[in-house]
Amino acid sequence: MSDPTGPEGSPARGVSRRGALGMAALAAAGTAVGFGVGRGTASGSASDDDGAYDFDGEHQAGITTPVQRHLYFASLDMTAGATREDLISLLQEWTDAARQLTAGQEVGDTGAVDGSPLAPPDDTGEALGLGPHHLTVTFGLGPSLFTRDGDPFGIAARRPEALAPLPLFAFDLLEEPISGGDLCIQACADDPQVVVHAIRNLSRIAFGRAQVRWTRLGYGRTSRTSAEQQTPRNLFGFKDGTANILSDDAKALDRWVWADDGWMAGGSYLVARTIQMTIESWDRTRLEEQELVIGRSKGEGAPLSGGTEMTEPDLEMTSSTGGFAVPETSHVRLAHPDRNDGVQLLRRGYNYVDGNNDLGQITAGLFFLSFQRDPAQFVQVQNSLKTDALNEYIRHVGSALFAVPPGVRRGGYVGQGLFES
Ligand SMILES: C=CC1=C(C)c2cc3[nH]c(cc4nc(cc5[nH]c(cc1n2)c(C)c5CCC(=O)O)C(CCC(=O)O)=C4C)c(C)c3C=C
Ligand SMILES: [Fe+2]
Repeated sequence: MSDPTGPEGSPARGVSRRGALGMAALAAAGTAVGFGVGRGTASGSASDDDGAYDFDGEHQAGITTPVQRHLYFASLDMTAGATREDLISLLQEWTDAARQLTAGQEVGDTGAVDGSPLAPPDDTGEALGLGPHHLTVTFGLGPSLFTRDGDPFGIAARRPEALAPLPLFAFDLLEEPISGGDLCIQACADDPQVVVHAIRNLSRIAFGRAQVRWTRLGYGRTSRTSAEQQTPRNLFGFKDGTANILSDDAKALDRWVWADDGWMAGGSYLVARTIQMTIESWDRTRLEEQELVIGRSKGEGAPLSGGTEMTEPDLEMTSSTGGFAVPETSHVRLAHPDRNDGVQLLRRGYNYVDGNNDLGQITAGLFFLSFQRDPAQFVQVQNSLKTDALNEYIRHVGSALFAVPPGVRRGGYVGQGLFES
């Protein structure tokens, strides 16, 4: 199963090759072992952080999976001259490696230290001793993969209609080097070293066939996909993810998240937007103004129409000072399904910090990620945000769209349906 909250039960546990040997030895010695020890965990004891999700399943993991604490995201381009065979073999090798990584195993046949001393190790080694930490690895295919001159991958005719470049939106200040890409890998886990290790090893496998175009390191989640998860806060200090689609809402997932057409059936479309936040001007803004911009209270996260965090905003309620209690230009009002023909998104973004500029201002923001059955859903909401008061404090600098194929059956590889008629 790919999704721990899906119908197929609870999370699997990671077992490394060495862990498996260790378990066999313990079992032979009559010791009960109820969990995997992951990447040779030194103590052999398992904490909650050792939990693992299977890579194989109906849907790829990392969409409805409870949002982990850390993210490392990579966008890659196929190298000039790469062929259909290169693309297929890359997806096959990525699948094998992702199965190992998510199980807490070392990558390759000989891992980090068991290979020939005369050759570079299969695995880079920095995650030795760490458990899987709920790692998920989610792969996507960008529109440019299908529109390459000469169709070197033989897939132009298989491009889903929905996989067209996003339009340019009002206030977009997109930077080419941190936008687009032929392929993407989203690695999420509860340990930062585990996500970096995953992307590093998968990029290494791609060598000669694809190279990294841009990456984004997210250090803290800004959404929740499970009712059990506390709502986190974004860098403006507000609770983010309150009104998200949750993993137990099968009806909403079928209506708004899972694609149902052709080889993409059971997959989804991923929008990735790097949104810089002008932290310094926000921090000089009065609390009252901050709340009017968002449309919710900063402490509780309740809509300005009243109630508690989980109370639905009353968009008709007027305030004593005139106008709506949840203001006309507030973010929550404009993004609300009632203002968008009922459209919903599954948001799965992360906070990021990336150095500072010459004025000493922090380069930080929201790496906005949303999954939807059709990118038109994102387009609809983003167009509504044209009059968002939040626009004064944010700048969209990166943008990408990817088709995220359905989950992988045992023995198969990610994206396999694309190459079969
Ligand atoms: C196009 C989609 C969206 C972008 C881009 C976006 C950017 C963005 N959002 C926040 C902060 C908050 N967003 C909140 C709610 C919310 N945002 C979107 C969509 C986009 N946000 C939706 C669909 C919703 C839910 C609306 C609803 O149904 O009520 C909230 C409130 C808490 C919550 O429900 O999550 C906050 C806070 C920032 C800072 C930002 C860009 C940097
Ligand atoms: Fe938002």
